[in-house]
Amino acid sequence: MSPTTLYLASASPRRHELLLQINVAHQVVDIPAAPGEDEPRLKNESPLDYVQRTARDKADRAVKWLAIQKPDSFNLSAAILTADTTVALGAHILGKPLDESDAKEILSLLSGKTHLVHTAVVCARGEQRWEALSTSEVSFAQLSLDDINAYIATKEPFGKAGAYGIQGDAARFIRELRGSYTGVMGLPLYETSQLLKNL
Ligand SMILES: Cc1cn([C@H]2C[C@H](O)[C@@H](COP(=O)(O)OP(=O)(O)OP(=O)(O)O)O2)c(=O)[nH]c1=O
Repeated sequence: MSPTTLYLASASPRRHELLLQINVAHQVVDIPAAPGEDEPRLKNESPLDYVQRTARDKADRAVKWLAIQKPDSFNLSAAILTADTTVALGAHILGKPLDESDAKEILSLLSGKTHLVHTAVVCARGEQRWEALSTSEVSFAQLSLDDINAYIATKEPFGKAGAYGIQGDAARFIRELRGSYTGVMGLPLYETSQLLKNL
């Protein structure tokens, strides 16, 4: 069997499915979470700076982690792919909902408005980094309280930035998308394949 040449350092099942969609051979690795708050935002950091820094931090962590693994369990010269997806309403970042009331608040904020979804992708090999960025504009229809409650009851908002998944039931809320569908879902396939081509 040929050794793995690409690791996907991500807990997101969507990213794995998307890479499979374009037939990119890879192995998913589970990097232990950083201690403390999950992906904290720095003071005055814009959503764009935040998403890029977070994707880079994930890559740095993954490279460090791979370097301390047993050489016979991992191919230490393989590349590592990481990504971060951030939903931004103006200067506000709408992260993953903490609970149902948080999901309700986030979805009420998105209702009837247009927001941006940024996904930053980083490919790392040792000290080298290759980066890509995808930004999409998503316009939500006006949502009723019943729409929001019914959507939360599906449990789909949890574990997703902005408390929705374009690939699921929330598709019915999306009036217009300008940009990359796969970017909103967590891994922009056009940009990612260009990045991998340059490796
Ligand atoms: C907006 C949107 C986000 N998402 C998901 C993609 C990401 O999994 C998640 C954003 O969180 P991320 O922090 O980007 O990723 P993650 O924590 O799930 O995984 P990892 O850091 O280990 O790679 O939101 C969708 O699945 N559909 C959508 O429409």
